Amino acid sequence: MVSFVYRQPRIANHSQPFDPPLPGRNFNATLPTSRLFTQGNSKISGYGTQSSLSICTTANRLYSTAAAHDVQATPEPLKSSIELPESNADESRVAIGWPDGTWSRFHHFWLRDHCRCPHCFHPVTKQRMLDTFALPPSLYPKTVVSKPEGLEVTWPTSPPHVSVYPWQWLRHNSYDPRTEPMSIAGQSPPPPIQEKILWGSGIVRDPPTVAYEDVMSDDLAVLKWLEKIDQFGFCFVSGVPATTENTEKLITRINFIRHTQYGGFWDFTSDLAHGDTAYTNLALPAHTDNSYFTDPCGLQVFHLLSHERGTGGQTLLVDGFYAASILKELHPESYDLLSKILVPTHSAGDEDYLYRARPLSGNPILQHDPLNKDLLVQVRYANDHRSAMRNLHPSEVIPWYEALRNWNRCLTSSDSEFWVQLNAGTVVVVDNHRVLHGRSAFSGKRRMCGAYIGLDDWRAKLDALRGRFSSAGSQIKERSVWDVAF
Ligand SMILES: C[N+](C)(C)CCCC[C@H](N)C(=O)O
Ligand SMILES: O=C(O)CCC(=O)C(=O)O
Repeated sequence: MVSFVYRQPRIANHSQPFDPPLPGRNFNATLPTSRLFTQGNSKISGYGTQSSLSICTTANRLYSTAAAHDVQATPEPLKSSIELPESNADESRVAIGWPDGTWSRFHHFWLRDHCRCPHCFHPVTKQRMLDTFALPPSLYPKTVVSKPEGLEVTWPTSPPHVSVYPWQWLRHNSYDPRTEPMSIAGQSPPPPIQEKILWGSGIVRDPPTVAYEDVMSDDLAVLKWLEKIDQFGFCFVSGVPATTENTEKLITRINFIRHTQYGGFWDFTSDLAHGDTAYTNLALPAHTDNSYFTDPCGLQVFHLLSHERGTGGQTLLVDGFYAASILKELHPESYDLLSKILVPTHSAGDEDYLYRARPLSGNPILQHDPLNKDLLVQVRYANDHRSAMRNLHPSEVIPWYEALRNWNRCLTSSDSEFWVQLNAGTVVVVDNHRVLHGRSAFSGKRRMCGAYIGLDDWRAKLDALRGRFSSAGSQIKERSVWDVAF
């Protein structure tokens, strides 16, 4: 646990160059961690996720570009009480003194490489045009000036090359040290972090739901739909006409459908049309799909069109992040084992294919962010697609199976399981990297349709819509080259 050392904001005085802060300065931040709060008989915990919006179009609109002047020149009178960050340079880095008293340091080469003027960064394709490798490794700035619109750096080329880095972009991309969002020089930070809401069986009282007619006609409604999926890991869509055509049209409001060996849009029943138990009337325990693909699908969509002359076939949803948080609390050693032991997987029911996830050595059931190793980012689990566990160390066999039993207990507890009877007209969209699904056995003729959407394909849509709509819902016309999302 660390906490910010906060100093009273100072009016920046540009007349005196500032020495970058001494190394080892006491930087600390109280970072949000997971929170457990209860709602009725189920515990819900939330934890922060990162979301970001384009912000520098705001900066460009708010400020005209001040006349360039040398860092030693008499400072211009501040345009208002909004103070500017301090800036200074030494032989290898530029130091930025933020209004909250903290400092960031950026290497000269890093700054030059990240120039996004129209010559260095294509204004339409958002691709780097600059030849990074033509830059002299030891380049350094001629002048460094704090301007209302951002940090202005003039490079000693002929003619001089001028780069202007918006303050919010620098703050967001500060790597020495990494920083927390804050308002700077009139520029607002990216929107507050949207918490993921972990849920148990209590979600039955108020499951996330959107209306078909809204999402079919309004992109802002699609944004709200995808935000709910991002927040809860699933979302119902009510009022969907019970046809394959309307279901497919609904799905493509998010993005194109991902084709697999099962086809694109699927309309399936218990006829073993494919060599998989989904095409039977057997019960399916909680699992995520495509565990045998190197890249499991991002979303899975189900619409139960009909079920005649039979019973059963209820749908099971389990929040894998919630179940993992319980496992971590009750059996931390099991959580650690499932986070590191590699599980090889296969789909071998169709003679024409043999699918095995890469690397062939396997993937962990609980996958974490490589930078923030406490952040669970994916649950990849289908016990019936698990191949021979050929990579276990002999000493791991017993503890690993114990860990798997503990995991199964968390998944199958009455506190975790959300059973729902789907009906024609209600679609469910599931984040296949977080929420597990299953079904009870059934009899009779049952017809289910739906599709997969790729992880990058639904996330790309969500990020695009987040960038297009401000938090107040108004439309932002164009994506800035300074969007903090990339
Ligand atoms: C019918 N539908 C195409 C949705 C699924 C096909 C089989 C899913 C497989 N058991 C898995 O775990 O991925
Ligand atoms: O038939 C169902 O309700 C779900 C089948 C299933 O789990 C799947 O297709 O992945």
